[in-house]
Order: sequence, then C-alpha cells, then structure tokens
Amino acid sequence: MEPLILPWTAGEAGIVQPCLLAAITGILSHLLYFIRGYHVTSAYGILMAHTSIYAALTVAATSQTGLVSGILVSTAMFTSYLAALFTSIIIYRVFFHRLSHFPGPLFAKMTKFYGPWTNRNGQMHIEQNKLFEKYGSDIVRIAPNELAILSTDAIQKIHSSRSGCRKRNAGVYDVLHYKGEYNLDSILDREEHRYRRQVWEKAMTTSSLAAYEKSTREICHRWLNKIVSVDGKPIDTSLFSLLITFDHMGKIGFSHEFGTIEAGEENRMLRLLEIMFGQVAKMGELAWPVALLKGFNVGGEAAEFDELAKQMADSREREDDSENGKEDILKHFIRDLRAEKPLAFFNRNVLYSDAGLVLVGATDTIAAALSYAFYHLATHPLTQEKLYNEISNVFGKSVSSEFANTDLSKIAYLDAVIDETLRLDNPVCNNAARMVPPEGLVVDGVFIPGGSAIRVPGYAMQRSDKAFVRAGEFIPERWTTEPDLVLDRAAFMPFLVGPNNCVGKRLAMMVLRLVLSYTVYKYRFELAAGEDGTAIRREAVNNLILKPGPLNLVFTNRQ
Ligand code: HEM
Repeated sequence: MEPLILPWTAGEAGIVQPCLLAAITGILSHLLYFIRGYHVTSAYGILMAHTSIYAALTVAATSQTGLVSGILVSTAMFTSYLAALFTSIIIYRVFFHRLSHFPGPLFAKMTKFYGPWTNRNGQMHIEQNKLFEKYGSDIVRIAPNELAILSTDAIQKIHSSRSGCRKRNAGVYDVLHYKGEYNLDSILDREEHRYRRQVWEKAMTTSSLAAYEKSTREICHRWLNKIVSVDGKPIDTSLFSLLITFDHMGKIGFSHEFGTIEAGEENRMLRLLEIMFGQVAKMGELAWPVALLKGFNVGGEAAEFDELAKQMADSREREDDSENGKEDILKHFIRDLRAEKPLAFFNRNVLYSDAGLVLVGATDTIAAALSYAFYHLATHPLTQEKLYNEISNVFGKSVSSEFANTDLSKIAYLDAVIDETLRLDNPVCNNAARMVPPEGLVVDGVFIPGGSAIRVPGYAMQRSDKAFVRAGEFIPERWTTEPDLVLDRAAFMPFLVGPNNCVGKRLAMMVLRLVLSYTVYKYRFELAAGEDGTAIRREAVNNLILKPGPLNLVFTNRQ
C-alpha cells in the first residue's frame, strides 16, 4: 500500500505549503465559526479542541519526519493558523463589523483586551467618560462588539420591562454562577428571574426591613463605640464603612457575627469578597478567562469565596428553626428551599449561588456609598450642620432614644445627601452591558444593530452636563429646594431601573440613613491633619463595584 502523502512530505515546497493550508484553515475557522454566535462560554471546549488538534498534528508530523522537524512543522502550521485567524478577526472587526462606523479607540475596535488595559489602574469608569468627550459623540465603541451610550433614551430602551435587551451573551453575567446555577443578578432567563425575584422581594418588604432594623441599630452603636475607643485619633472611614456594612450584612443576611468593626480590620471573607469581583473587573470584564478557569475547575480565591458562601448558607440552614425567631435574608431563601413547591430555590446550589450574592450585593455597594457620604459631609461642614438640624428633630420620635428608619425616611434632606453622593460617586460606576435583540434598537434616532452589546455607564451618565447643572459639584439641594439643577432626572440611576433594578434598594437606604444619622447626631467630623481628601478618588478602584481609596477623618463629640 502507498504511504499516506501528508502536506509536509509533499516535496520541494517544504514547509510553505502546509503553512499556507493552515493559514487558509485559520481564515475559514473565523469566517465559518468564530464570526458567528457567542463563544465565551465555550472557551474551555475551544481551548481543548485546539490543543488536541495541535497534539494530533505533532504526532502525525513526527511519525513521518522525525521528532525535531515534526515538532517544528506542526508548530509552524499552528502558528500560521493562529496568525491568519487573528489577522482575519482584526481586519473584520476594524473594517467590516456592524459597529465599524461608530467612533472609538482602534485598540477597542480590535480586541476586548482594551477593557483590561483601560482598567489597569482601576479607573475604567473615568477613562470611559473621557472617550465621549474625545470622540465628540454620545455613542462610543468600547470593544469590538460593544457600545457605551450616554443617553436617557438608552436607559429606558435597554432596561425597561418592555425592552428586548438581555443579559445573555453580554459578557460578565454568563460566567457568574455556582455550579451552573445563576444568582438573581446573573440569571439569563426572564421567567426564571421573575420567580427568584419574588423570593428576594419577600426578604425586602417593609415588615422584613422593620425586623432587621434592630440589628442595623446595633451595628450603628458598635461603630459609635469604635469612634469613642480611638479617643480622637484619625479613623480611615473608607475602611470602616466596609467593616460596618460587612458586619451588617453578616447579621441581616445570615444572623452571623463577623465582628470586624471591633477588630478594626478586614477578615478573610471580606478579602475574598473584594477579590471575587475584583478579578473580573481587573480583566476589564473580559469573561472568557473566567469561563476557562471554571472549565478547569480552578478558580483560586473565587472558588474559596464560593466555598465560604456555601459554608455560611449551610451553617445558617442548620441553625434554622422557624420558632427561634432569626430574622434575616436567608430565612426567606431557606423557607422557599424547604417548601413543598418552591418558587425558585429548587436545589441547594441555588441557595449557595444567592447566598454569595447577598455577601456581594449588601456589602461593597453600601460601603462605597457610605465612604463617599462621609467624604462629602466632611468637606461640606455647612451641609453636615444642616443635616444635623434636620435629623435631630426625629431622634427618639418612634423609638425611645434611637433613630427609626420610618422617621428618617421622611427627612428629604437626608435622602438628598445620599442621592447626591450616589450621583457623583456611583458605586456601580460602569453598569454591565446588555445584548441588543436581533431586530436592533433605535436610540435617539441612531440604529444600533442587533447582536451588539450596549451599556449606559453610570459614572459618566450621572456626571453629564446634559442632565445636571454644575454636574461635578456636590449640591444636595438639587434634590430638594433647587430642582432647576436637575435637567433630566432619568439620568439618575444608581440602583438601575426596570425588572433588574436593585432589589436591595430600600435596605441600602435604611442602612445609609441610620449610619449617617447616628454619626452626624453624635459627632462633627472633618479631614484629619495631613489628609487632603484626594486619595478617596485617586486611589479608588473599579472592582465592578467601586472600592474607594482611604479617607482619614477625626470625630469630635457634639456634647
Ligand atoms: C447603595 C447600595 C446599592 C447600590 C448602589 C446598588 C446598585 C445596584 C445596581 C446598579 C444593580 C443592577 C446590577 C446589574 O445590572 O447587574 C443592582 C442589582 C442588585 N442588587 Fe443592589 N445595590 C445596592 C445595595 C444592595 C443591597 C443592600 C442588596 C441586598 C442584598 C442588593 C442586592 C442586589 C441584587 C440581588 C441585585 C440583582 C437584582 C435583579 O437582577 O433582580 N443591592 N444593585
């Protein structure tokens, strides 16, 4: 029988012919496969397939030409394949892609690696904001298949209940799951989301919040005791905002005591919490490396976080006994898990997935808002005094010698201070992208093709001159007595809008109202000696949720 003639044994042409063949295969694999559909979640399979092909090629080549030249031939072919594949991808993205007519940096048009590059200093939200000005456009291409849009029309069209835009294939959500079970925020299916959301909403009703309020007050008192214990020395309020909200989340989420306020430092769980989203953010929301790690079943700290969330949920469930009166968020999840016909918690992995989301959702977000509220109040002493006068009127009104959320919620100026903080220093500063439905979308008269990813970045939108007068200034009165300073209220969306808006909004507002009121009522605070107040923004890091830089304040007892 004649030996099989493989390309590299085909005589004079030597290695050129097989490399040419490999290059053509590279172009074809782009045009026939990679150009179509969404492949992030297949990252592991794609890597494995390519590795297998390379291995098979090497075996075949070495068996015919010897070890060294076999490896050289297969490597040259594989390199040609990859070079042609990526060249084809880049040429297509820059010149022929459906978004090629939108302005944006060349690097962003070529590759999603533009994301990690812009977030290399953790300031992606600020870098993105600059792009709108640089390109003189409200629509900028920030990735090969993604647009950032500065428009309130877009907010409605992307996020309202009538919108056809979805989270599926938009990037970051596809990879945020626990063993295949997505959490409330990352669920891709609308129907499934609706049922899960109903369980979460039970945990956030007025009566549920009232049941948590005692714990929130307890945390406020621990914070006040901490201020007493430092005896007038400076306190890093960014660190303590995190510890306050972390301890608070432990109590109202899981009836668990973390005790980090007393310890004055982060514990392992809190570190993991930051790392968890931080890893995704550092990659500029490049999702395939996360999918790849999940495929290999290695995730380092993210996997450790998942395991701790699981342990927290298990331990809470073991303690659960409807008679023992534990009032926390997990109570509602466990009830559904144990129900004869659960609404949404059909198995334990759903519980673990959403337990992780409680840890994430109720800590860093409120912590960022609290940190910046301390910053704005410390640098605006008149606002601090005005707030003191407003809240003093309701101290002890509903609960003897305490503040109550029901009273504080009626103080418009308190909510104005919080809203203005959330506007200027939005904790969810970038907002994740959504996928445009196949029929496309018209935003402010501009057609956005179907299959594109789009987002309205919160930081840029809420600081836009088109929506707010003196947009860069902290003016709480714009939400009370000076409404002319708000040109377009729809631009304010710290909790997002539509069916996927923040389910914890009312809880967040309760915590912020109580912690700020207790602090302002008991203390005056200002920048510590040597603190110029710039590090909180300069050293802030966009970890999907904004992590503020340090801020050292000194507290003086009002009595
Ligand atoms: C100031 C504090 C907070 C801010 C600024 C905030 C902001 C947001 C935003 C912008 C979203 C939409 C995220 C997306 O598009 O993927 C969101 C969703 C969510 N938030 Fe919050 N959040 C805060 C506090 C909380 C708290 C205290 C919880 C309680 C656990 C919470 C739980 C959630 C959950 C579960 C979702 C997903 C909702 C859904 O998809 O139906 N958040 N939040």
